[in-house]
Amino acid sequence: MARKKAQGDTKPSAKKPNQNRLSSAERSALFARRESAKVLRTILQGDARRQAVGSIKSLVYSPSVRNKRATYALVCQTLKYLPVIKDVFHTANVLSSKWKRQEELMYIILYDILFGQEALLAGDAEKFLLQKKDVLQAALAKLLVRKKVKHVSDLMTSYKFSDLPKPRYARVNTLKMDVESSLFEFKEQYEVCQDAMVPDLLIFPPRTDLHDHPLVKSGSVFLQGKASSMVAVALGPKPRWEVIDACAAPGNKTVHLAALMKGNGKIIACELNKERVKRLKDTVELAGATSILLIAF
Ligand SMILES: C[S@@+](CC[C@H](N)C(=O)[O-])C[C@H]1O[C@@H](n2cnc3c(N)ncnc32)[C@H](O)[C@@H]1O
Repeated sequence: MARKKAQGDTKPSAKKPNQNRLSSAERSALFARRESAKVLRTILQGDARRQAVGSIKSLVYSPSVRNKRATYALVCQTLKYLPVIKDVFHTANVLSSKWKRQEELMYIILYDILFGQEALLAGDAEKFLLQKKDVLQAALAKLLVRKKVKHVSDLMTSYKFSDLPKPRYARVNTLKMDVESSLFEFKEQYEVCQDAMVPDLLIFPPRTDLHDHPLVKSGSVFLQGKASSMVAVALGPKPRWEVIDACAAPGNKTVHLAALMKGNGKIIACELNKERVKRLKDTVELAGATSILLIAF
């Protein structure tokens, strides 16, 4: 007796025709690239809107991402090479509007083609870019010539600093907490290390958002950049010194001075702008600094 055709029997290969024939390594790499593309889209959209969307780690560690390790590595590497990848696409001009709508996936795949593991490139989007591999490699070669460098590593440094993702910094307020304890707490959740030049400064990966972190809210840690944190360290004040901060609000350097002086001595903090005096007062209070004399003009 003839078997009754089940629905879909007539078109068994209409959906994802090649996936059954993929090895498990190829399938897992294919999924990792698509999951990476989703994470990358969230990050790049956040950057475009100047909105913090969470660290790469927190996005990758959401329950919907299956292959977390591969996805994390792929997103980080693609972001590292992104200025080169974008330039290669621009020069090669191979993307139709269909593929431009999936540009994050294109970035991820091109990273694998040019710098990663080309051996596991199965999938339609991958097939499309592999067909253009010669053009893409020629575009990379042109880029090296144009930038007058021999290697891709030199190419990376030739990009403007503003094109590259920057680390985030946070200064430990040693009036409230020591650096070792804060490192211990942050390490549970973030990749963090201590700055070599400013000892109470911590370095976090680009896009880490600590605004709502309890240590920030409590004033144990201040979100302060490296340049700003170097000022008080360069002065090197000792306990019992008297220091004038002539342009003080919002007060980040003022309270950093207080921490370096271990709360002893006097800091005369001057501020011209009445509205900003309030912010200065708030910063001083949050930091728990008691050695500061505010002078509002
Ligand atoms: C760039 S902000 C200072 C940032 C601050 N040092 C910090 O690290 O948080 C400059 C501040 O100096 C204040 N200011 C400018 N001229 C001033 C003056 N002649 N006397 C006192 N404050 C002044 C401004 O109102 C402004 O709040």
